[in-house]
Amino acid sequence: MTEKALRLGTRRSKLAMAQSGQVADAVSQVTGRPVELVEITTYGDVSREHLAQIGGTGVFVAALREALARGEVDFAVHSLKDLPTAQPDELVLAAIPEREDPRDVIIARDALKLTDLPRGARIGTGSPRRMAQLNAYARAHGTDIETVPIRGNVDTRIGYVAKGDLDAVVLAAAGLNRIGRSDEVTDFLSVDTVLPAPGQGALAIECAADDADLVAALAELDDPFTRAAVTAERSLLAALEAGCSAPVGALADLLDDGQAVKEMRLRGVVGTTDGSTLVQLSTTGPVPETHEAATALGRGLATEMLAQGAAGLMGERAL
Ligand SMILES: NCc1[nH]cc(CCC(=O)O)c1CC(=O)O
Repeated sequence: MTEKALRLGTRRSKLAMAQSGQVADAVSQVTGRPVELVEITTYGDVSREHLAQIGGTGVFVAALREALARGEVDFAVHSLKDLPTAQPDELVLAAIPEREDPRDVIIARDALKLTDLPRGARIGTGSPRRMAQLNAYARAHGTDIETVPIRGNVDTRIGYVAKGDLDAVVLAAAGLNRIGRSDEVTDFLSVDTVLPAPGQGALAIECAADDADLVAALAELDDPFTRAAVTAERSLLAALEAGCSAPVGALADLLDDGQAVKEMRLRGVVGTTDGSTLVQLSTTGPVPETHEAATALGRGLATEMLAQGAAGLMGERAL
């Protein structure tokens, strides 16, 4: 007799379905139980308002968490970069699997790379973080680009380039990989040019904190390094008192001396969306082995960034 299926709450978007499907297979393997997808429609999926005006991607997360709290589903998969930094007591991020490519990419007309984009090129992105860094890049190279706010799912965004409305769009490599469209990328942006969002490329598997058997089973899918890295990145974001739509980039990686991993480096950036001012700093420390150590790494860098005026660059939070 087969065991009762675990219910995985998921959004209906192609990206959400792709990542939920991949996690469902992995969870099924470690638990030996079938996993059934339960589609949850959120206000964010039906609203045509600009995402920032309805409170950012947090709206998607809230609906999944309500379904978890009501016991309608057993677990949910989130894109970590869309997850608010505050963690509800009754829920736990039981697994953070190994992160994939954290970089941002562009998909541009005529296979153009960032360096090829002509003066006045129109680049679609609704992300203040991407705007700030692309505009800073353009200023540093004496060129000039126009960032155009867009929203919609990944297919819609790519469509703006295909239709000729925009010269390029900026997207996350990880999302394109998951929906099988990474072959359309025309340039992978160096993290020295555009630092990704805290947690970008990583997923979080969340369930009720008191569901001990499930918490233990899901832990097998956890990657401790990814967890340490994204914990440091999200701690930086939280300490800057910034949300997921703030112009904040962060990326932690491991430094080795060719023989062994020596340290963790955490890079952070905050800027004005016009790119006129960026505060960019990095710090290194021993590879964090506890949640507290990872959090301290992020908090420490935030303190340095705030000392250099980071708070004043984040501007109006509402848009
Ligand atoms: N903002 C939406 C979003 N949330 C997560 C991803 C996919 C990448 C990831 O999981 O980090 C995307 C698409 C994108 O930014 O291109």
